[in-house]
Amino acid sequence: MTTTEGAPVPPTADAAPPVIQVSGLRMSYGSTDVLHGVDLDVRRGEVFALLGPNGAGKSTTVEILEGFRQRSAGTVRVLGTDPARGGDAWRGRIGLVLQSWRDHRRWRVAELLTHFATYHEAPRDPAELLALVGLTGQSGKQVDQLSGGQRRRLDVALALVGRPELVFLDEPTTGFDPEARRDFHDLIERLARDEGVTVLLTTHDLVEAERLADRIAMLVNGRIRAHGTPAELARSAAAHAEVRWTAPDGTARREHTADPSRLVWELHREIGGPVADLEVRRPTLEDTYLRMVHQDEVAGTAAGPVTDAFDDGVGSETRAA
Ligand SMILES: Nc1ncnc2c1ncn2[C@@H]1O[C@H](COP(=O)(O)OP(=O)(O)OP(=O)(O)O)[C@@H](O)[C@H]1O
Repeated sequence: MTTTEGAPVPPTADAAPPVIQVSGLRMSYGSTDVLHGVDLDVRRGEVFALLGPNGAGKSTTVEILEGFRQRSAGTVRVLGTDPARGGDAWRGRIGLVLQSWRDHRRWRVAELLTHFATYHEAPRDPAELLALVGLTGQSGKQVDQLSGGQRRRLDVALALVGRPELVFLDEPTTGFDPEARRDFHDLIERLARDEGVTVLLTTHDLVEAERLADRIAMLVNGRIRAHGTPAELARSAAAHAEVRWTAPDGTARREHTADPSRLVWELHREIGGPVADLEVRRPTLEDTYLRMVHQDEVAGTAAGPVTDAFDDGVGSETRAA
């Protein structure tokens, strides 16, 4: 279920081709490599979260998928087309957040949405859409008078106005208050469940990814370090327990193991009695994610080798804590 560098995400069970297929995607800005061979498949009707810390390469990946950025290497298909060659018909099937609406600062919200609706053959009704994203109360407001969170809601409305099959949302809930965030999560769920819209979103927020996504890919330093359903990732993270104890010489000890009961039994036998300060802890997905991110920061592995996120630190050696 987890991947190591370059290992492809397993093919989808569906007969239909994935909506997004990415293989061996590499990207360099000048001499700096920021994507090191990313593989992804996103299925129709799926909410897929690309999760990673600042600078991981999420926006770069999305911009390449949207056709706004030229990749350095690799194969990319979005709705069966190479985004680098996507024409207007292809673009019309995709919902994305265009920054250009910010040039229309003096327009009123409903006016702007109605204007963008005219670019599409069968747009959503602007009033319904404003209700959907919770902006009905702001429909008469000038765009430059919206709060940050309200602007993000308008971003989402603009991305949806053309009834896209596939929506790209880059950090959509940045600046949202908790209620707006919950409304947004409900909206994404409805879109995917009721309308079969495929959603690819990026986030740094593990809780958001777990809550929303059918599948998550963790991108760290330009590499997919793990992927799977939230349940699969959580199970995999918890598969290796951390056992802590104090050795008879007073040293604090720590060991990671897939079989903590065996380790405790062995320790008990070795010591010939109760194990002092014994603690057995299963890591959560968040522990694993944070450790993975921290490790990359410490190692500065932008171009170096990586170990699999869920195997790292799991071994039989005993180390001083
Ligand atoms: N136009 C650019 N020119 C040079 N380097 C860039 C450019 N855009 C992004 N980068 C670099 O590429 C790396 C990945 O950036 P990217 O914006 O894709 O990350 P991200 O995961 O979206 O981060 P964040 O969560 O902070 O938005 C970063 O090191 C960034 O500094």
